[in-house]
Formats: sequence, structure tokens, C-alpha cells
Amino acid sequence: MKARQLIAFARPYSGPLSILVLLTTASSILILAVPWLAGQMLARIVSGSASGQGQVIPLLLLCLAGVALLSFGTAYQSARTTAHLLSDLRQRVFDHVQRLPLGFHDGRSKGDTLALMTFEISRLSNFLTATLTTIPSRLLTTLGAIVLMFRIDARLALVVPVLVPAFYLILKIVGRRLRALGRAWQEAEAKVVAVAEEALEMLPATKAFTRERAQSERYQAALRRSAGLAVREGTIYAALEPLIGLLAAFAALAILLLAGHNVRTGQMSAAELFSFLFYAALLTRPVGALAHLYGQVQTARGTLTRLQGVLDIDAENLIDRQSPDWRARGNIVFEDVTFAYPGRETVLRGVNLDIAAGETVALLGANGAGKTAMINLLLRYYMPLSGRIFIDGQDSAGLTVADVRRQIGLVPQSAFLFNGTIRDNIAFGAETPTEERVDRAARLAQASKFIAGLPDGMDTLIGDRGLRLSGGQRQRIALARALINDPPILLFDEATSMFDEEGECAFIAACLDALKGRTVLLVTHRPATLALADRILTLDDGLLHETSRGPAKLNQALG
Ligand SMILES: Nc1ncnc2c1ncn2[C@@H]1O[C@H](COP(=O)(O)OP(=O)(O)OP(=O)(O)O)[C@@H](O)[C@H]1O
Repeated sequence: MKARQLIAFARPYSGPLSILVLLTTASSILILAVPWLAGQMLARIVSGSASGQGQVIPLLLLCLAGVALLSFGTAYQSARTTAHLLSDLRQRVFDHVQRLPLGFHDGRSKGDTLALMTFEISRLSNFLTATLTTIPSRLLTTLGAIVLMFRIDARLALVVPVLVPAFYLILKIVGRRLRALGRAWQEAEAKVVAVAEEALEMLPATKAFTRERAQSERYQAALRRSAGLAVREGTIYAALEPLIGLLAAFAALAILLLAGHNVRTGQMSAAELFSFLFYAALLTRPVGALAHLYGQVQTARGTLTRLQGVLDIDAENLIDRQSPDWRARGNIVFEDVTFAYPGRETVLRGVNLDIAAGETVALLGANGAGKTAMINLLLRYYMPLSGRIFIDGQDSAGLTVADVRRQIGLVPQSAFLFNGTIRDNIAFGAETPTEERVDRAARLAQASKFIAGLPDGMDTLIGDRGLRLSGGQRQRIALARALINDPPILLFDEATSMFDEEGECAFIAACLDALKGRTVLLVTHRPATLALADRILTLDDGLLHETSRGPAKLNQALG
């Protein structure tokens, strides 16, 4: 077990976890007292000692009440600690995961990440609160029961060293099988989440191509695998319980057979036999739990390794290095920039580019030429393999991502809207959005008019990913969102590709005011958009060529 990592996860909860250990240990002590007191009571009943019973019975009742109370306390403390530990751990992982570079997410299925963030973490926190904290009490119960059995009848207690290891061994062998199944089930569940997540994402395409049945079958296959593993796991557990019961019954029978002789010869009283059997029965639970422990440790270890694997990846630095008031003028320089996506061929081979502050540059290139790659580099989603990128003469690598991204407004091809109001979606772009800023951004993006025509204006709910808006309306919201911070640099990544020519012209007319005084990089193929540009650059075979230079030819394009 990576004990150090586990301790690091548990450290903030050492207080509540210690209380759990104390509660379960106290409960163990009381549980150990019960067979002895019950035996004493029985002895007094058999001998007809009324006064003796008067002393023992209240003590026994007190013990039983104590066990019940402690059991409540343990369950309460365990639920409370699990709830807090789980939500803190989830928050921590969520915060880290969303700060991981896009490169991490590109290479990983969302379902895997979701599974880790939800039920895998849930299992881990259960392991900490329900399994680890009970180890001392289980050990205490085991050792205590054995010692007390030896005290009652040392010769009879020699059964224990024979039976307990046999018991332990069976559970361990079965535990190994369960462990493998548990791991496979966990993976199968992750796949179920992944398939469902992907299917929901693909829903419009599924409907368009009427692929519902195929998607349903994919989901069914994932479910079938998970269900099959769950049944196999369930079968083993179903067999395990009676097997343990049978073994315990055999042990009790063996003890009875051996002890019967002792009772007959008077070496042992009936009350002692009763206590002895009671302790033997007490042993089954902790021994069973301790045998399971190995499997649970292995499962927790797997989760811990996956979790640590994610937490060990450096997250992006969102702290400002520059003053929060720093606003670049907008000069962008690429100096001999070479770039390849991880494990892919080189897309940019020594790109040089100098965009003056306030200039509008269009970037052309065939599909896959690397236009988006340039935007991704500017936004610091990825780092160049070599070469440098400067903003206002400052090496972007020396700034934090927060510094860089605050200077840039991105209007992507897909607007990335969420299920909320228009106001919330525009405000998403700013740290401290005021109503005035949202309204101003909407006006600048020429979105105010259509927003006013919606049933609830700014408070209209736009549906999942903005599905209740048209493509053009979504794009205007995306532009307003990009403008809310009044960034000196604006990036349009094929932002007009879904418009018809008329729509594109209207959008561009809307943009003109918004573009004033900013540095703009337009990734586009559309003539109307090209007309906005002071310069047109083409990316070809990883190199940048200047295609034309001249003033914006918007009127010509519109005409
Ligand atoms: N996240 C990624 N991981 C790995 N490879 C990628 C990734 N994104 C794009 N690529 C690959 O990198 C190359 C450049 O892609 P990029 O998206 O920059 O091209 P583009 O010029 O914007 O293309 P388009 O006009 O089709 O949008 C392509 O060959 C593409 O397959």
C-alpha cells in the first residue's frame, strides 16, 4: 500500500478518523465483556444465586446498552466523516482535473475521468472510514477473544490456532478472486458511464442518423458486462456467507464434542462452555473482515494509483504574475515556433509571425494545416516544442496562463454554452460580471435585439449547450462572452462557419465595432470574413506565407 499517499489523503481528517477508531475500540471492549458476563449470569442462574444475578444482570444490560450506543455513534461518525471526506476529496480532484492542460483531457476518455471523480473516490473514502478505522477494533476483538478462550480452557482453546488460520485462508483465497472481479467490475462501470456520456453528447447525430438502436446496443453491451461481473461477484459473496456459517458451525460442533467431555468430568462448567462458544462465534466476524482486508487494500491501492497519477500531473498556474490591471496593447509575435500534438507529426515547422497591436489578420489553410494549433498555442493550451511566442514583447512562457488568457477573447467554432440563462452565459466570461458589463457586451456583439425578442429577454433559458438558440444566435452570445472582459486580443476560430453568406455579413457588420482597437486573429475560409482583415496569411505545410496585404475590403465584400 502506498501508505504515505493514503496518510496524506487522510491527514486533514485525523480528528474524526481517530474518534472513529476510539468508538469502535470501545465497542470491541464492551463486546468482549458480554460473553463473560453472560457466562457469569448463566453460572449464577444454574447455581441459583439470586444475589449474584442482581449484580451481573445490570452490568450485562449496561454493556449491551453501551454496545448499542457506541454502534449508533460509530455509524453516525462514519457517515459524517465519509460525507465530508468524500465531498472534500471530490472537490479537490475536480479543481485539479479542470486545471489540467487540455492535452491531458484529449488523450483520455471522459468516462474514465468521471468514474474516477465519482464512484472510485467514493470507494476510497469508504475504505478510509469504514475499513481502515475498524482494523484496531477487529484486531482487539480477535486477540481478546483468543486470550479469553485460553483463560477459560487452554487445551480447548488450542482449536483456535487450527481453525482460525483455516478460516483465514479460505477467505483469503476467495478474497483474491473477489479482488480481480472487483477491479474488472470497476472498469466495466467506468465503461458504462463513458458510453452513456458519449451517447448523450452524440444525441443530435444519433437522431439525425436514427442510430438509437445501435447506441442502445452499445450501452446494453457495456451494461451486460458490468451486470455479468456483478452477478459473479454476488455469487461468490452468496457462497461465502453460508460457507463461513458452516465453518463456524463445524467449529462450534467440534468445541461441543471436545468440551462435552470436560463438562461431564467437571473440568469445565456449562457457563464456561457457553462463554467459550460465544467467544468462538465472536471470532468469525473480525477474522472474516481481516481476510477481506487484503482485497480491499488492493482495490484502494488501484484507485489511489489512478488518483495519484492524475494529481501528480502539473495543473495550470492560474495565479496572476502580472498585476490584475495589466492590459496588453496586443502585439503578438511567433518566433520560429515548432509544434506537434503529443504523439503526432509536426504541424508547425518554424512559424514566424508579427501582428501589430490593433491589426486584424486572417489565417487561412487547408483542413488540418494547424490553424487551430496556432490559436491553442496563443492561449497556452499547449506549449511549442521550440521557438517562442511573445505578447507585447513578453515571452508568453514567462507569464502564467491566467495572465495570458485574460488578454484574449476567444470566439470558438462551437460556442460552448451551458444550460442557463443568456445573462449567465455571457457573464461566464468575466470574474466580476455586472449587469452593465453584460448588457454592453451583448450590445457590442449586436445580440441585444434578438435577446429582447426572446420570451424572457436576458433571463431566457437556452437549453443544454444553447440548443434552444439558432447557430448564429449562439455565436453572438459567444462573441458577447468573449467581449465582456474587453480583451485587447480577439481570436475567431472558424466562428462564422455555420452562417450563410447573409448571416455572415450581418455578423461581421456586428463585429466591426467590437473589433475596433483590438488585435484580431481570424481563422476562416469565408470571403466576407477575409474582407475584415488588414493582412491575409496562409498556413501551408507547417509554414506561414503572406498572401495579401491591404486595407479591409468589407464594403467590397458586402457589395
Ligand atoms: N488535440 C489533438 N491531439 C492530437 N492531434 C490533433 C489534435 N487536434 C488536432 N490534431 C491534429 O493536428 C493537425 C492540425 O490540426 P488543427 O486543428 O490545428 O488544424 P486546422 O488547420 O485548424 O484544421 P481545420 O481547418 O480542419 O479546423 C491535424 O492533423 C489534426 O489531426
